[in-house]
Amino acid sequence: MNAILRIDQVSKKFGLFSALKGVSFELYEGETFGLVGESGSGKSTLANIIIGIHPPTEGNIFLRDQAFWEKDRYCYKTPGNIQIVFQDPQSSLDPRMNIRQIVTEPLIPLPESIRKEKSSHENLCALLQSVGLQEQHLERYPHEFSGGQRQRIAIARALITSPDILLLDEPTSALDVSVQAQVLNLLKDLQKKRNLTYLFISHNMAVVRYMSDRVGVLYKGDMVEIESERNIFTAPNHPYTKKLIASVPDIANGVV
Ligand SMILES: Nc1ncnc2c1ncn2[C@@H]1O[C@H](COP(=O)(O)OP(=O)(O)OP(=O)(O)O)[C@@H](O)[C@H]1O
Repeated sequence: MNAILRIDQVSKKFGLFSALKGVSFELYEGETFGLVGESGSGKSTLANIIIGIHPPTEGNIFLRDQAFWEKDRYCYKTPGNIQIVFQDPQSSLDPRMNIRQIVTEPLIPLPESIRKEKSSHENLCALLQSVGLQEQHLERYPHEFSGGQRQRIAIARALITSPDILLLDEPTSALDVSVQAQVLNLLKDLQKKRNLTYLFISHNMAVVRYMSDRVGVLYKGDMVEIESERNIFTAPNHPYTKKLIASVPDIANGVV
């Protein structure tokens, strides 16, 4: 399998506190890599480093074998290639912008010819349709939508640049259980159709099991185990992984 993203010995310090300690892993093209770990283990910090919100303190990042972060700078050779969907669509969508403005915002750093093509009415309608929304939604505002619809808007915004990689940071945690399943299935469907690679962050082990091909376990800033979904849930190695699995009764009993 081809590695599309390679994280190599990435560390992050906030002052004296080490949030990530030499984390290494690869994302393979078309897979879903589930990232789990207790609150404060460094999951969001890792996503924020990959998306460029926080530069790492040490380490390298390679995107398709080209340096993406090296030594002390991000090298965006293909802007928009990695996008992120955050947990809470309520706070991640600007209430003053309509859906057309929200969805086209990631195009701003791209060359004008691409911007023009991607923001055409036809393209926007097709994009909205692909996430289960409609043309007439383009001129509406976030408050006119349900939580699940807002997350669909956030997904459309992430897809507008035709990324290869989506970072999904607890994308369904703020949604009702019935809506969660719909959004997870939409993500699976979009992945197949667009050959997307996902880094899927969640506290919910059942959801991670449903979505992931491989799972990485972060514990206090260390990646303590990386295994196939099957091995993580049926034969965990690291004591912390065992504890995580055991804390979810249905998984421990083999029900989910
Ligand atoms: N900007 C920052 N300044 C200082 N400390 C930070 C900052 N961002 C994160 N941290 C600290 O880094 C550690 C890892 O935080 P992070 O948000 O990555 O954890 P997480 O695993 O995503 O947790 P959660 O599941 O609760 O979102 C935490 O102790 C957090 O307090």
